[in-house]
Amino acid sequence: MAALLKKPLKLALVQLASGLDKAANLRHARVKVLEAARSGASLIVLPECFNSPYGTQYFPKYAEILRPSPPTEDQSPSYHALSSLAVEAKSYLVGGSIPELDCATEKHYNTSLVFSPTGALIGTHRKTHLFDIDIPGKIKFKESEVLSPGNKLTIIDLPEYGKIGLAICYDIRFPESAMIAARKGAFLLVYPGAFNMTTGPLHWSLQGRARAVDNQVYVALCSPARDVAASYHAWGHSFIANPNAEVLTEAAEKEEILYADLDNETIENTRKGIPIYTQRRFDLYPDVSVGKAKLEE
Ligand SMILES: O=C(O)CCC(=O)C(=O)O
Repeated sequence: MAALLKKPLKLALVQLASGLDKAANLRHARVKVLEAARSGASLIVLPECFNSPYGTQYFPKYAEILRPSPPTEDQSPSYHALSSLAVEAKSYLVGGSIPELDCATEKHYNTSLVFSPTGALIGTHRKTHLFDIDIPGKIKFKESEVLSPGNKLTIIDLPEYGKIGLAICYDIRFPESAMIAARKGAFLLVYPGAFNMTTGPLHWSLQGRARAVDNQVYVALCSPARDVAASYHAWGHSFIANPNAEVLTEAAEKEEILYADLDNETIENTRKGIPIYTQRRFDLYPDVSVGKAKLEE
């Protein structure tokens, strides 16, 4: 089998503390991303809604125009900040997510932008499954009041390393997209996400580790730090799991940078030991990665 991860990779997750001031959030993200780069990370991930507080009331106010690409500095300060930051850090940068306004349709999206070390935009993901839940007495949230869902799954090629699957937060609850990315050769699934104080303790780690054990790939979940003064309290607890679903590193609720060294041998050894990749019974059920999966828009 060809290596899924062509050479070892140091991954960093920045569990960032963000506030109401977008420009300050971007400046703070820069400081933290550069710190991760100085520690040797060549792929750095920011959280969901890293440049704003999380909440439907904030999406339109913080939304930026991203298409047609590249946007002007006025249309998207975050696009430009992330692009130059990737160059400065000399690393791949998954820009968590930001609220996006599509001018042509007047629809809003929750969108992740990924840049290469040359500052080129190499991928975007619009959250495909919107966070609409209602657990009486605990939490009610309806992203679809403001946001529209993206219409594609996202796999991004980092030429020196290999492919990563990218999805956002609630997307993780739909194992099909993870399985499609893994079966199409991703070595890592990345989820910027902001679970909450109800579903965080219940499902955050379970979902991340499940996607790792199902697919025998590395999985990274990157949350904002918890801000108890904000209207939405993020669970935090960013973590990186290995292909055997062991947690390599995990944050608490405060701002922190996590690191892990990823290598191809660990993926191969996991798959050799528990060979589910050769034991699947596609005579009994369909392979979700062939046929209709929509990867391009
Ligand atoms: O799935 C959950 O429980 C939380 C999801 C979420 O917070 C989000 O999609 O932003």
